[in-house]
Amino acid sequence: MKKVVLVTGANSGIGLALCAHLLSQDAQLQLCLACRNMQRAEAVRQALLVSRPRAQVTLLHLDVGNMHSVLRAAEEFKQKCNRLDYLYLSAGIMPNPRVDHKAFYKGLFSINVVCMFATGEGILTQEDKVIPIGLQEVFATNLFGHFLLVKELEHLLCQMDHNSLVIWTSSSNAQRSAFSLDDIQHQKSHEPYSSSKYGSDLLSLALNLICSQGLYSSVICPGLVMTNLTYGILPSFFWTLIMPIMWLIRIFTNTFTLSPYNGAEALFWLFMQKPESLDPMAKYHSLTSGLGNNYTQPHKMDNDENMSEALYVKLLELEDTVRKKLRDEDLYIKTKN
Ligand SMILES: NC(=O)C1=CN([C@@H]2O[C@H](COP(=O)(O)OP(=O)(O)OC[C@H]3O[C@@H](n4cnc5c(N)ncnc54)[C@H](OP(=O)(O)O)[C@@H]3O)[C@@H](O)[C@H]2O)C=CC1
Ligand SMILES: CC(C)=CCC[C@@H](C)[C@H]1CC[C@H]2C3=C(CC[C@]12C)[C@@]1(C)CCC(=O)C[C@@H]1CC3
Repeated sequence: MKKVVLVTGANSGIGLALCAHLLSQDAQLQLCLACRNMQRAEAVRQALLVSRPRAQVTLLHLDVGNMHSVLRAAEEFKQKCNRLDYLYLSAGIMPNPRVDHKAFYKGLFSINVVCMFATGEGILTQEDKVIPIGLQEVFATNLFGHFLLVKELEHLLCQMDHNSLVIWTSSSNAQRSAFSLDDIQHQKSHEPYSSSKYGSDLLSLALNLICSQGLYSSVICPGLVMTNLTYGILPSFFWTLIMPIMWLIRIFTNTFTLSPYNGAEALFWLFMQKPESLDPMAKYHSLTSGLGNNYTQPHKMDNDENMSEALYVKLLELEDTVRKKLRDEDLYIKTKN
């Protein structure tokens, strides 16, 4: 049976590297690239087909930060495909990132220096905004849009005859301290990225606890990877300049995976595993040794079942509110026309 794989954020960085890797491994695969920019997605599809001309690669228009788009994309996917084995949730944003230079220099001379380089903890903030539906943009894109997509595709994911796996691209920057159940959208502070990634860790655990038969969920951390996202933090010339330092840092922390191919290691490793053999409490890390060897290692996540179930309940409540808003909007547009 051909495996069906859906990847969000497939047109660049880690998502794209994963797609190329998957196709090189399994030519029988049915791969669906879910992207918001169809022109770029088509260019990527053509590029992937150059090395695998017979591969089955389709496109799905999906803006994961737009809930209308999520519902439409899920409907379109369900019409096209009657199964889904792997759902890779790789789309993500970190808008207006700022490095706290004072905290960075302080961290350089502290005992937590390795942790600072591995997680970016305490030195990175972002400026978030509210999108038209009334949600915080980072929360909507990195967490809620993906949650809604999983809910919409639940019937395809929960099958009796085979297991399927939802895979969240989380981060080492996912910190419990940045997340609050009273402020799941992170309206009140300046680490919405960290909060949304911690939320995805919790949600993955909740999916394993709550969801029906056949559906499994896992979380990965790609390490620090040079992509459009990181080039948004510091200018690309700066990253190029400090590249030798980064190679050096790799000797002390194997989390500096640096290339999208290395960063996608854990995503690909999960594709090779049986979903039921995975640990729901683990985050699977892509790691690269000082000598450049890639491997995947599970690390226990800093979360608990009660918190993850509480987040799940809050997301269900928000889902109701959002669906009602979308219905009202549709009604308004219909009566206007
Ligand atoms: N780079 C790093 O060091 C790390 C990255 N990550 C995570 O890895 C994932 C991939 O990021 P990375 O490859 O680094 O960065 P990129 O910016 O290269 O990739 C992000 C992808 O997400 C897509 N995307 C963003 N917003 C939306 C949206 N609203 N709807 C649909 N697609 C969207 C982008 O599409 P488009 O091209 O249209 O913008 C792009 O394909 C993210 O979730 C990120 O948080 C985690 C840890 C470290
Ligand atoms: C010498 C040198 C490498 C300087 C760069 C300092 C910081 C800008 C980086 C140190 C650790 C990095 C990091 C991230 C961004 C850039 C740093 C803070 C991430 C937060 C990027 C997105 C993620 O999801 C996790 C990364 C962890 C490490």
